[in-house]
Amino acid sequence: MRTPDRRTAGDGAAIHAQALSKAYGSGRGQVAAVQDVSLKVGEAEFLAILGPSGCGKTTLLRMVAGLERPTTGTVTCWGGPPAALARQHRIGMVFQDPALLPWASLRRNVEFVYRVAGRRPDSDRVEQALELVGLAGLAHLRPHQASGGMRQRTALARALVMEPSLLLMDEPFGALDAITRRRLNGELERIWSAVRPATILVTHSVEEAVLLADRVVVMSGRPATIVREITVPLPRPRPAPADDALRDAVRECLEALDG
Ligand SMILES: Nc1ncnc2c1ncn2[C@@H]1O[C@H](COP(=O)(O)OP(=O)(O)OP(=O)(O)O)[C@@H](O)[C@H]1O
Repeated sequence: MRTPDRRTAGDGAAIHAQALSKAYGSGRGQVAAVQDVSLKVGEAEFLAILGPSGCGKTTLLRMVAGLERPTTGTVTCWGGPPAALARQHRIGMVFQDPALLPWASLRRNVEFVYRVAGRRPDSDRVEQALELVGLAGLAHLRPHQASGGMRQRTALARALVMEPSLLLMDEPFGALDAITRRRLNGELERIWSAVRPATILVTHSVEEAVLLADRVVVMSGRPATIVREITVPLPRPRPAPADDALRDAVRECLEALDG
């Protein structure tokens, strides 16, 4: 896969959010979703954002993606606005709902991003992405013939096929059963280590955050502010969940969430 553009904001950060705030609506009906959040994500760094339900995590991710305009503050991606990165198709996104085209095979769903970008599908890269997520040999299936885990693998292949510099994931495994989720966490760790885009994962799962991320940002209740940043100083591939260092990191996240 492609080596990411080495250009940074000048301070080593690929993503740089400065004093981001977002309020929806106005007057007495105004909802403050995010308040004064500053964070950096390095190239090839995996950052997880943890926080209570409704605190503003998705809003923060959408501002980084350029899908939501901050009320105040700025975001830069490799020194430019997120929209510029999006126009170059260098942002891959995965959501809780894989939102696949129901009439198209899993392979065609992955190819579809090329059509959206006005490019001819690169069949080698499509096959590579399908292989990476463990769907080689199954990509002829339609979404209704695939399991929830296979549909989410397809969404991941679709996000990775154009070799993004930035991967944004919002509760990608939130709708899956515990066993499938655990298996896909392990798979994602392997896949991410092979590709290493700058990554932000929004999750409710402390274990998922600690297993996958280099650094975990714990948010407060709404409006979301940063309560604590926890570095996960573990080698990859990550040890089994029973490992003491992993358990310590989980405990630290839980303490931060409990305030
Ligand atoms: N487009 C919108 N218009 C008005 N309010 C919004 C909009 N999007 C989000 N909100 C509000 O902003 C707050 C934060 O929402 P957001 O989806 O960012 O939280 P979250 O932490 O991702 O939630 P969850 O963990 O439940 O997915 C919520 O109170 C939500 O109702």
